[in-house]
Amino acid sequence: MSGLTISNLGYSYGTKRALDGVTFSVPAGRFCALLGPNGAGKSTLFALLTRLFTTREGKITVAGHDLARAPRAALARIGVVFQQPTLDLDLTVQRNLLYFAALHGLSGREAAERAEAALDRLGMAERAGEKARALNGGHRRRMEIARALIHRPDILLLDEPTVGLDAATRAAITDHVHSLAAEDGLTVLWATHLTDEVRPDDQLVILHKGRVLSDGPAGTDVTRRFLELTGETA
Ligand SMILES: Nc1ncnc2c1ncn2[C@@H]1O[C@H](COP(=O)(O)OP(=O)(O)OP(=O)(O)O)[C@@H](O)[C@H]1O
Repeated sequence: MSGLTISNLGYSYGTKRALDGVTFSVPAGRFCALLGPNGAGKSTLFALLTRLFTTREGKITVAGHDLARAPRAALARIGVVFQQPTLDLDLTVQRNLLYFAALHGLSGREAAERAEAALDRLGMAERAGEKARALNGGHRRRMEIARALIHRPDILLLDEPTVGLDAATRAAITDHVHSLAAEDGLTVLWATHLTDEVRPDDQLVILHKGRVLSDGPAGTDVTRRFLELTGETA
């Protein structure tokens, strides 16, 4: 099983319960939208999935590896795009990719080939030598996505990856990541509070106040369903 399984996950900040009995699975090659308003617990869940935080409550399995028992094997199968941009703006586009490749133990020709392939795919090959600072917001985000995939993970986690982008760029990035699931078989967990980023064919998990309220095909009319379940607009 190369997907993601989350069972009965719980986490508290002191007395504040942030996640409670969170259970859902994302099958291999599926795009799963994790929809929740601010404070639903999405960032806490991502912190647990990437082992920034640990918990004794529940279990996470990544591509068949138990994250608590085999963290190195599990984390090697994950690529992450965090909410806050993390490119080094003073390094070139290519160096940003090579640096990340090195963190994953790739170097020399293999790393250079993967960086080149990633830039080709984004249509950015001619910008390899430019500083990341020269890129617009959309290109920076695409670079971060390419960088998260440089070690060829099975699962891509994105925490509100379109924050701060204009509507057209947001739509293009959302399309791009949907195509990574549909065409490349990548398993995607996409956290968002925006219903227009969810497609009818997606798996939709609605998280609210630390609990999963619904899990299934998104279908149409996500906004109405979200309002009915949570009493909030997204
Ligand atoms: N360090 C902390 N100490 C106490 N409570 C916290 C802390 N971090 C988060 N929380 C609370 O835990 C709950 C879940 O927060 P979390 O940041 O995971 O939600 P989120 O869905 O990612 O929201 P956002 O989009 O605003 O980041 C919220 O009620 C939040 O106020």
